[in-house]
Amino acid sequence: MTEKTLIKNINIVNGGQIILTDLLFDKGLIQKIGPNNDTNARVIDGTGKYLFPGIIDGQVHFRDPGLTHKGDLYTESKAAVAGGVTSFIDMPNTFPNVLTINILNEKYKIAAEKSLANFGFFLGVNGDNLDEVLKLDTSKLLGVSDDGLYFTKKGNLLADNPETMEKLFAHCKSIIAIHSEKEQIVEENEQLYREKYGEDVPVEFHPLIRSEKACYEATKRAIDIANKHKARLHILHLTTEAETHLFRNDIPLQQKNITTEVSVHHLWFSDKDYQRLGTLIKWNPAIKTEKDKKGLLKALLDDRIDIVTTDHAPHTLDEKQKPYFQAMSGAPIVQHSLNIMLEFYKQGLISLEKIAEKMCHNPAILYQIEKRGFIREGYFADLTIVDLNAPWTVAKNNILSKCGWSPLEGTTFQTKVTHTFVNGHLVYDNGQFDETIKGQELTTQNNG
Ligand SMILES: O=C1C[C@@H](C(=O)O)NC(=O)N1
Repeated sequence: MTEKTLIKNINIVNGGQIILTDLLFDKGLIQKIGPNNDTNARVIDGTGKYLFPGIIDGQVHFRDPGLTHKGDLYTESKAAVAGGVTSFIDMPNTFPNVLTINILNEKYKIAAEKSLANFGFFLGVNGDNLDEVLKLDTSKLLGVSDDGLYFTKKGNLLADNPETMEKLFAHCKSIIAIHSEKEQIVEENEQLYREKYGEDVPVEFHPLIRSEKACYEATKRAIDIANKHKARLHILHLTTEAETHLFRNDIPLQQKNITTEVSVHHLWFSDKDYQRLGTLIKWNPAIKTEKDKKGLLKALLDDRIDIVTTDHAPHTLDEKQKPYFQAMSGAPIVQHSLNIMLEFYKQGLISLEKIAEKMCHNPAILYQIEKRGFIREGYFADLTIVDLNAPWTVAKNNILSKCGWSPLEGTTFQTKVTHTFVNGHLVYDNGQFDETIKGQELTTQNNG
């Protein structure tokens, strides 16, 4: 049961402003924003705290089904909710890869049983299933993506195959979310470093192997093809300053055909951190230079970058602590994405309003998610309360991702998520969970 709830005296961060007032919700929906003294409601005192729309994370890898030794839809959604995330969109590189509608529907079923947050899934697309995908009514899909499929399907990737891209971009009616690195350039670079160092290439060379050129050329080509066909292209996890100049900020998000995102780790880490953290921060695309990190933040602030995601990608420590070529790429981070962005706020680098725009409003607009992403009467009560003055340190005993480690261990954040409501249900309350009610499938203007 969701309880009628009144949050009193809270700073509501929404729609480009911060307003100190009350908020009442009931039966999962926001009823009233404004001064309120409803005596039948459970009251939560928001004094001194900030209320955000629940975070919508547009890119996660929750590993379910098939890779559940790393994470599953229960454990990773729990970590997400503890971090203030109320909705997520999961990538297709689970096993079996999500290359058919049946497998996609199966994933929705598993999530309905296990996920504490609201969920949506990409249909995977590569050279193998392209014709099948194009037989579907793609306008009804939340999106199609090639992300992560390179782990299993080398040779049939979109990024290596302009003809496949041409055909997809010409006919697909949904968002096409692309992992943008030219594998051919990456493989040539790998060869060069292998000749010099053998199998144990120092991880410091990762950004030179998965290079700026590999990213830039792939992104430029994808944008050119998308423009030619007026396709709806979204470039996932941008990592270079060079690529940011390929995106526009002279039109509103609603009118853009080409959008992009940055993942929190590419804003937080730089190549300076490889020495300290080694393969723990091996991601694809790679963490790049300080200049890139600064350029990404700048592009986020001036709206060339539309949303912030995590690319949450848990692997076990065993899978990570290996020589360069064998160490898995990716790391868990969904629990800490809001903390990271709020740390930038604390450093004076971004406003709270901009954080809400990039983590809540814009993901809802970009994926056309209905009645979420904003604090509005009639919208779902997906809500996150944060205390901006409550320092805590990431440590093994407070990491919720199933893999049990984080590249952020030892990091002290100044801010803490205290409450997370999903569809009006208080799932996370100061370290305690209520797991009795599950999240819902995200509806969009297309499938709703
Ligand atoms: O795009 C991706 C996929 C992810 C994974 O592990 O699934 N790991 C990454 O580093 N990048």
